[in-house]
Amino acid sequence: MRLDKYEKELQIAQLAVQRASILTKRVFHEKAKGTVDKNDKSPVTIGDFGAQALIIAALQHNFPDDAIVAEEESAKLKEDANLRATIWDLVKDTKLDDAAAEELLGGPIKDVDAMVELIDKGNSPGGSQGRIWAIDPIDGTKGFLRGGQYAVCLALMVDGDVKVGALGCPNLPIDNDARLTAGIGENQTDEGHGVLFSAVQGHGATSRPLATVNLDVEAGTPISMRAIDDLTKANFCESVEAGHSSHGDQAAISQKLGITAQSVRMDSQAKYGSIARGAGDIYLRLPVSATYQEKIWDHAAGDLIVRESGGQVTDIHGKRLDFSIGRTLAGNKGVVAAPLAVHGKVLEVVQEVLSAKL
Ligand SMILES: Nc1ncnc2c1ncn2[C@@H]1O[C@H](COP(=O)(O)O)[C@@H](OP(=O)(O)O)[C@H]1O
Ligand SMILES: [Mg+2]
Ligand SMILES: [Mg+2]
Ligand SMILES: [Mg+2]
Repeated sequence: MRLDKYEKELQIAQLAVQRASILTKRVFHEKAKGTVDKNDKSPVTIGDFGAQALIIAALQHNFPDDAIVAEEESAKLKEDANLRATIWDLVKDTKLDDAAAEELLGGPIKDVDAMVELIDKGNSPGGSQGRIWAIDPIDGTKGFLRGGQYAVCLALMVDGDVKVGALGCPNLPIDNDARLTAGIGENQTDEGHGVLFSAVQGHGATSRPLATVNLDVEAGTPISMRAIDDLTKANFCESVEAGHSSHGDQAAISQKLGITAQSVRMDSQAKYGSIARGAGDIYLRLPVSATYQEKIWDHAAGDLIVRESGGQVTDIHGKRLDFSIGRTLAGNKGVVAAPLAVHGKVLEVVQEVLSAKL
């Protein structure tokens, strides 16, 4: 992708996601070895806070005036000295294997107090004005614990519009032609896995192996959604967690579309990346609750990456996702993502199935 704008933003976003992914992988493997508490919640907490601190440090170093909307806040850390120390232990020596790249991100965080302070820099209310970064340090926390899919997510919005997106997916196969996959499993190795997706508005989307060194910002492999005219041959993906989207409604829609393949369940925005590179075709996220508001950090990067790959992303009413309202997608309900040419047809069936609820 040749860039006239947002080159520096993309470079920093990709490097920041790479560095944070090094930390999340360390946490996962150290959990497996038993050196990080096996207690269900703590590895996620450690990974979430650590990755968020590292990403915010990189953004603050490069774009000190930009606002940041990040998922986590440090209250829990402030009252738990042990947790703070465990996280600092990992954060302080997580770096890229390239001094110049590490320098670009501002180098290591000074000390544990600076780390806690950085985490809280992600407390912007969001909105429709100016430059705002959205961070999900680990999306798919449930997947992360199982060795399933998860994603380190970062996007830049300008005046409410997503301009740059980067998604690190450590457990997706590097191979763009690999089938949809649920993850690497609890005890497998990372061999052959780890993808970095990115996109800049108007410039397409790319994938590349998730690495630990510097990168040429224009050198990713362009990706595109699969051209599909026969929807019965489509592959669709959905959340693993039934509490996050309605498996029942999604099955009914899939059946109505005549889709014969079994849905692939995977956690996180790895779903957006997977359909963007044609490993799947459709991503449905139909609401289970009337009141839940989707969070902007769960969708910003993926929305841009899919649309820059030839896809369309709307909610169940056919409205584009609106990132300009605040920390949540308060103006939207659910997500329907599909190749542009068939999105209208998919949406029609979504609305038929949901008609009782709309
Ligand atoms: N009731 C609900 N409906 C939809 N999404 C929900 C939800 N409760 C939690 N989530 C979000 O679902 C995300 C995971 O999505 P998926 O199911 O596609 O893996 C979570 O991100 P985190 O894992 O970052 O907390 C969380 O923000
Ligand atoms: Mg999330
Ligand atoms: Mg998260
Ligand atoms: Mg969460």
